[in-house]
Amino acid sequence: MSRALLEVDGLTAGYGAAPVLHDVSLTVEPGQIVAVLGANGAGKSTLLRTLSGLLPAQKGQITLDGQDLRKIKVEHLVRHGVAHVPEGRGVVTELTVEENLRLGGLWRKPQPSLEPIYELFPRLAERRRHEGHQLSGGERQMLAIGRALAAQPRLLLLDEPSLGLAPRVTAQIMALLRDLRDRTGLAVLLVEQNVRSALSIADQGVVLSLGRIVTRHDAATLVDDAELRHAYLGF
Ligand SMILES: Nc1ncnc2c1ncn2[C@@H]1O[C@H](COP(=O)(O)OP(=O)(O)OP(=O)(O)O)[C@@H](O)[C@H]1O
Repeated sequence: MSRALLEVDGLTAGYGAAPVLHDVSLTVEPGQIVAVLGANGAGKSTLLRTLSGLLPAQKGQITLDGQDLRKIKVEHLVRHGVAHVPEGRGVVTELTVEENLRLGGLWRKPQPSLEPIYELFPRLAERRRHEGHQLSGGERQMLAIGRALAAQPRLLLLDEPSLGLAPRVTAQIMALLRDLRDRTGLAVLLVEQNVRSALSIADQGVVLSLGRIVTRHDAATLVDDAELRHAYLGF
């Protein structure tokens, strides 16, 4: 087994005195997609927010390639290879597609070419001069992912990419993530309500319940084992 890219050990975090996440431990290896599953309010988005430095960890360790992420300022995390696409996407609607994409690679000198992103998302290439508010839901999701990829991350933290999207668009985004993992070794921590879709591309699945990891398995095992599915995924 290769060395983990992301190691989370004993993580406790939340919004006030009472934690939402309790003693969460998980690993993501280079080129691995790990799906974080669980009911509404289980703490999935809170986990991503804590890993991306938006929320402080109360306890525990977070390391990326052995480096302590808790010591790195949130605005510098992207330089260390972590990109977060939050739920709701965070596209700047007054800026064009191209300007949004440039924001992703802003800190890199020289500025990276956007052509690889346009090759991945031909739809964004066609709409490069359109402003964010003129895009469909699926195009905005592609733009949010494209902007994160423009930062050339090693780890993508992706929150609910299927939210509000037609099944066909969701399937396209999932296929794209799988392809990126296979071609570039990108690691992805994927929060997704659409369990079937997430497990169709994930290597591993972890299930959160009330802020604790209650089970973790290979994605194929979670899909194939009816008892596990009934117990933890409700289908
Ligand atoms: N900004 C906030 N301030 C205080 N509590 C919050 C905040 N955001 C979330 N919470 C609480 O933290 C808990 C976990 O929420 P979180 O959004 O992480 O769950 P989730 O698993 O991502 O759910 P969903 O699938 O509904 O997005 C919930 O009880 C929620 O009410």
